[in-house]
Amino acid sequence: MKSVPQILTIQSHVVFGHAGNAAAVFPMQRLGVNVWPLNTVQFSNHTQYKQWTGQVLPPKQIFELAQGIEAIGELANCDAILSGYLGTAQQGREILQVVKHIKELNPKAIYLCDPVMGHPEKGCVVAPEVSEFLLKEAASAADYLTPNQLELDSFIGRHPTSLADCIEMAKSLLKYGPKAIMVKHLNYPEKQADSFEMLLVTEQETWHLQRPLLAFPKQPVGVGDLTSGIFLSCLLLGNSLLDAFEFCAAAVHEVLLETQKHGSYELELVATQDRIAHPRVKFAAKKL
Ligand SMILES: Nc1ncnc2c1ncn2[C@@H]1O[C@H](COP(=O)(O)OP(=O)(O)O)[C@@H](O)[C@H]1O
Ligand SMILES: Cc1ncc(COP(=O)(O)O)c(C=O)c1O
Ligand SMILES: [Mg+2]
Repeated sequence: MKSVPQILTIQSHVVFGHAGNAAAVFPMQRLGVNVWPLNTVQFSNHTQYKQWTGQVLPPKQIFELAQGIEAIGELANCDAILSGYLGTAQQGREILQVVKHIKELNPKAIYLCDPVMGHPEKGCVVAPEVSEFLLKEAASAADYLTPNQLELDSFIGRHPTSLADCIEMAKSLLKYGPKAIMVKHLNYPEKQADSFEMLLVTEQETWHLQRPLLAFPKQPVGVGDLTSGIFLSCLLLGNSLLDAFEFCAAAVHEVLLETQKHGSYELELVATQDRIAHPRVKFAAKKL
C-alpha cells in the first residue's frame, strides 16, 4: 500500500482564528496527508486585526527542530516542505537550509514556497526584508511558487497591463527554477468584475481559471495559505498539476461559500470539512 505523504509546513500559527498553519494544517490532514507543523510565529490572531500579541520563533530553532526529527530517523521520510508567512528573513534562510538538507536525504522531496509579502492595500504585516529575501533567495530554491497578484508584481517590479501580461510575468518567474507558478489571485485592467481568477503556468502550458467573486464585508484572511496547502497536498496525493489546480480552486470556494453564509470574518474550515475533501463544485481551467 502506498504510504501517506508527509508534509513539513513552516508558517505562522494563530491561537484564535485561521491564518498560516492555522488555516492550512487541518484541511491538509482532512485531505489525507500527514502534516508536520512548524510554527514561524505564534500570534494571538492574524495581523489584519491590526493588533496582536505573541512571539516570533528564534530562527536557529527551525534547523534545530529539523535536526530533532533527523535524530529519530524520520527526516528522510519528508515528501514536501511548504513555507508561508515568515517573521524575519533570517527564518527564511534557516528554512532554505532545512529544504537543502531534506533534499539531500530525500532527492524526491519538493518545496512549495508561498511568498507571503506585506502590502499596504492588503494590510498583511510582513517586514520589507522578508519580501527582499523571497525575491532574491527563496524563489530560486522553490519547485513551486504561489504568489498572488501583489506578490507577482513585487517579484517583477510593475503592475500588469492585461491577462497576457500577467502570463508573461508569471512565466518569467520560471527562469528562477520553479517547475510551475500558480498565481492564486489575479488582478489586471479589464478583468471581469464578478470573477475571481487564477493562473497556472509551466514552461509548456498555461491554464486560466475563473470562479465567482463572492462579496464579503471584510475580506477573509488565510485564503492564500489554504490554497497553497490544498494544492501541495493534492500534488502529493498523486494528482496532476492541472487536477491539483482545479481541486484547490473548488475546495477553497466551498470554504468561502460557507464563510459567507455564516457571516464570519474567520474561515469556516471545520464546518466545510467534508466539502474540502469532496467539493460539490468544479471549475474547469481553460488552456490558453
Ligand atoms: N471567490 C472569492 N470571492 C471573494 N473574495 C475572495 C475569493 N477568493 C479569495 N478571496 C479573497 O481574495 C483575497 C486574495 O486571496 P489570495 O490572493 O488567494 O490569497 P492571499 O490570501 O494570500 O492574499 C483574499 O483577501 C481572499 O479573502
Ligand atoms: C499571521 C499571519 N499569517 C499568514 C497571513 C497570510 O494570510 P493570507 O493567506 O491571507 O495571505 C497573515 C495575513 O495577514 C497573517 O497575519
Ligand atoms: Mg497570502
